[in-house]
Amino acid sequence: MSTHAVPVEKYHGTGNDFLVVDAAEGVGDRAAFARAYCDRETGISADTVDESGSRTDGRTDSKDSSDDHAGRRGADGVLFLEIGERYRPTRVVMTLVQPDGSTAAMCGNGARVVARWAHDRTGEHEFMIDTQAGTRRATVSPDSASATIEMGTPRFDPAAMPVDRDEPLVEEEIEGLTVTAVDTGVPHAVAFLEGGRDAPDGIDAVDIDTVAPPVRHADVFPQGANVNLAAVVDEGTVAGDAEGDDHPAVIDQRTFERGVEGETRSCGTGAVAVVAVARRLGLIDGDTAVTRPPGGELRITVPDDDHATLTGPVAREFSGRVAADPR
Ligand SMILES: N[C@@H](CCC[C@H](N)C(=O)O)C(=O)O
Repeated sequence: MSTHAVPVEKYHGTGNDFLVVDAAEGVGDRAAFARAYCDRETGISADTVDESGSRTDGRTDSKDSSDDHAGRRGADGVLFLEIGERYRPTRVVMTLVQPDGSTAAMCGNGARVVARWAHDRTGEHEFMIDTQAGTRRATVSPDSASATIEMGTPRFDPAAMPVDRDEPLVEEEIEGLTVTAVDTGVPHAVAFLEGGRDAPDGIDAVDIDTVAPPVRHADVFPQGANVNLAAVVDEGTVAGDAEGDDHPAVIDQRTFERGVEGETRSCGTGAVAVVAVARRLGLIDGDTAVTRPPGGELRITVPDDDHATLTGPVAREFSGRVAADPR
């Protein structure tokens, strides 16, 4: 059993929170590490880490007291990162291990956190992030408070997700929800409902912990699916519309995540999935939308002939040291 301590940092993107560990630190059993430290009851918090884990870049933590998300115990996953500073732009190999010990091929908010972490280390603003779903370009804003990630092209092809069908699964009743399936690096099922967050019977009135698990585990999704509930609040207007008040669509979003096995405050691949499905179903105008998960706002573009993008806030919470082997 390994008894050494490893430096760990905590970040979040719109409340989707992650522990960040340098892959070189040699955590042997990554699944056990994630299960232990991500636990919302007994996992890591700023009060439980050994604060002697000072930063490697000599900067100090900037705790933002206006940050509603900082201070939660546990996390939505552990990002094990390997930084390659000899490349231009700097490359980071990202592996996300989730609270149930599984590994996810892609994570939109996680990749935005990776960009901010790499910025905090290097001072640079452009990065290439190597994920199991492909290499993605990322940009950190000049004030470092926001990050944008290229998200590839959403795929409805049943082999991509995968879906146990010969044709794309579009607006089909699966376990009580009318869903459309799309791959945005990881598999998503999207159900559009009537009424946003402010509507009395809107998406916040749904018991997601009851309705989502049967869809998440449905036989039609051999690798499972993340389950998104969404509602168009404003379909947006694009250049040339008679009203002359161009603005992006606004969509309220909730996501039940595979691997977390619960609702998260935000999901980046889910946000791209929601906008891609909204476009496919003709629910919004234009290729840009703001989604509003419980943790804040994300801006998504899903052009017809280019990769999707995901932009939103990122923040650093704390750092410390924890045992490499939590048992
Ligand atoms: N929260 C992530 C998605 C992480 C992966 C997902 N739980 C899965 O297993 O497919 C995001 O921001 O995209």
